[in-house]
Amino acid sequence: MEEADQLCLAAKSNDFKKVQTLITSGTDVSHFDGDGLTPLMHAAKTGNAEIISALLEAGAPWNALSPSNLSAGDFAMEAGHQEAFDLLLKTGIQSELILGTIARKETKNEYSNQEYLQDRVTFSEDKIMDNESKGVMMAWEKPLMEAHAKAICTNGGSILNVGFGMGLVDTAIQQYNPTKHTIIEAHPDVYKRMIESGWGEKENVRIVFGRWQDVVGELDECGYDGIFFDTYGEYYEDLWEFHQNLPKLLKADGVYSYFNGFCGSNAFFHVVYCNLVTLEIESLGFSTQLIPLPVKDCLGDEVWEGVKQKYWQLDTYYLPVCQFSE
Ligand SMILES: C[S@@+](CC[C@H](N)C(=O)[O-])C[C@H]1O[C@@H](n2cnc3c(N)ncnc32)[C@H](O)[C@@H]1O
Repeated sequence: MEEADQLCLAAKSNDFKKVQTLITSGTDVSHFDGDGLTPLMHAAKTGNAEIISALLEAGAPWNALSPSNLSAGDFAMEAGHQEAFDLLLKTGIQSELILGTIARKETKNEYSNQEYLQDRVTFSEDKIMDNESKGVMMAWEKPLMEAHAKAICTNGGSILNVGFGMGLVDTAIQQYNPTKHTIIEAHPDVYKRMIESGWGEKENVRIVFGRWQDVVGELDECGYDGIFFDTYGEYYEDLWEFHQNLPKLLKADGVYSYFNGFCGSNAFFHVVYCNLVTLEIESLGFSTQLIPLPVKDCLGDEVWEGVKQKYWQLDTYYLPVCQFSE
């Protein structure tokens, strides 16, 4: 048997000494065995924290995926191995924090969703799709958007929403009669549709057409009582950049929330990102509460008919409620 397969077997059978010997002799720690599993996945299944630490220290990839798209963290989570899970989570967060810092240092010539904003989108009753048939916004999210609106409208007052999409969150925000309701939207087709459907004529609504990055300076200097952020085709880095504006955009007792859709097809990666955003937002002076909402019932297979990517496959959605820390 090849050494790398022996390493998988040693991890599977809790043989720490053998794992150590094989690591010391330079065995490939990122090897996939005949079942498509890495030594780290085997260790996560058995929950052996000592072996997991040794493998991680030797450079085993925490984010490798099995043939059924599960990572070591998913295996630890499924089996309820808390210590193993915590170790993998810590590694995932650290590694993504480092990657994020590197990405922020790189100079970008263009922005993340330039192509999306220049291409046409198509509208139907239950979704908006981009020109690659990916769902920009889908009606199954309506209960989530209503819950976000409820959270950010807790104090009434002046509300800001970034990204109109199907107008689900904005329709829900209107139910709370905000004194002012500002909406930023960057896609020309979506903007046109907003105007055609009368959003520009609502007394308390101000529409700001453009990318939030370009128009953030035109916003209300007094700040907002509630803010929601949900764009499309942008990355974690863009959300991070938006968050840098929060301290000046949100009133002292205001409530901020964002669409928490990072890594919506993998439960463990999603937990990593929930923690990452919470940590980074904490460094800006905010505390975050994640409210679990079951979504399994809104998501039958028929929802995804004709849509290229199932961007959400998890049973629970964690709605973030962020406020300035006391
Ligand atoms: C997922 S949809 C928002 C859905 C919305 N929350 C709802 O309830 O229907 C994302 C929207 O953000 C817009 N968008 C994408 N990038 C943007 C940016 N940089 N600034 C402003 N809007 C942007 C997209 O055109 C799209 O309409």
